[in-house]
Amino acid sequence: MQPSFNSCIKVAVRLRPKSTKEEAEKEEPVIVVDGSNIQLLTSIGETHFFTCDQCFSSDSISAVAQNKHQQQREVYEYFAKPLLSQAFQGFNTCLFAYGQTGSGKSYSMMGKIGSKSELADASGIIPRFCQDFFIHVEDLVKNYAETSVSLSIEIQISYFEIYKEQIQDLLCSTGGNLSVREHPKNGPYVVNLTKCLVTSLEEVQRWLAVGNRKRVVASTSQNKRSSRSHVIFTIVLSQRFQEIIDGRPHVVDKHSRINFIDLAGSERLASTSSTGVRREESLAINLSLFTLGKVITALAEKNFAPYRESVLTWLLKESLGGNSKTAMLATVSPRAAHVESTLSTLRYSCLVQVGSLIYL
Ligand SMILES: Nc1ncnc2c1ncn2[C@@H]1O[C@H](COP(=O)(O)OP(=O)(O)OP(=O)(O)O)[C@@H](O)[C@H]1O
Repeated sequence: MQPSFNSCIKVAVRLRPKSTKEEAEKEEPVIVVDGSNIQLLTSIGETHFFTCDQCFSSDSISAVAQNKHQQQREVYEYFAKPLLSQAFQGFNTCLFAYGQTGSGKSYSMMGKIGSKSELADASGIIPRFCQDFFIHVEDLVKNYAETSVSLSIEIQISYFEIYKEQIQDLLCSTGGNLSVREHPKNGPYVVNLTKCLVTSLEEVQRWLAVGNRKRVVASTSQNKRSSRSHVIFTIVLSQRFQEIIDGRPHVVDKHSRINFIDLAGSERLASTSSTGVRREESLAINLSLFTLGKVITALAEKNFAPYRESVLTWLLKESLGGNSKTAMLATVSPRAAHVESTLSTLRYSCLVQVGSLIYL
């Protein structure tokens, strides 16, 4: 069966640079990036070829330092910035980071948040997106102030993680094990999830810092849980355009959800051989990552999408289907020891892109 190309999903691959320690090891390269093509050499001498929409790589950490993390800006500009105008047009969007633990998902998504309203060079996609988001809001308000249309904008954010199919609120100190329900009109939602109304970048930065601190605490107390949970930061944008035409009010509403998802470490996808809590975690991750692939594939082929098979896809139902825009950043490590995980990340991401994951 010929897989159809899903033009709604954009896939980019980011090869993390070697750390200083890895550089000193002087390993033969196992992954070669050339434009949007990738060659991967496995330990048994097989070469695998992949093509995606765009690749980002820099040879070494010193090259990155010289560029003052310029690549963070490039990744954002190419990969996330186009979603900004789509969100203001009323599209729902999802941006995923997928890859094994330590391959650079959090560095790409969050990086380091700048002080006050300044962006640090190493800021990732989320803080850069939020900064441009508020610049866009300001411009829009200014532009409409000179017209007969009155514009009101409401922005809400939420931040939570899904760990073993259970939801933890990252913006509230209690907030454990929240449940999911489905509203007949608005779709699935998390019951009692904190939703913060925000009006400025500074407020978003403060809330992000609250959520990131809670992630670190949970991660330290539960042996690096970060790599075993999916983390979702959502912006809900509501725009109302009102105009009096022939003495009658005309109202146009645009609602959009922008989701940034830092997925659990993909190396868990195969490791169901562990026992106890680790086994439960691996099963939950397998279920959600595999269902995510199935849903994206089903949407590409206009088939029934099994959203409810995992909490992650159920909650993203309204954001993945319909006219939504999806982007996936596959992060990979340059190490020979990680080549099998890299192969599985590239297979997953590139096959999700062509909508053929189901035929694996
Ligand atoms: N593109 C990059 N440039 C410079 N440093 C990077 C890059 N990608 C990752 N790193 C560094 O590599 C380390 C691991 O990255 P990161 O924590 O983002 O991985 P991760 O995939 O999110 O891992 P986990 O799943 O455990 O959370 C960090 O020290 C990070 O600063």
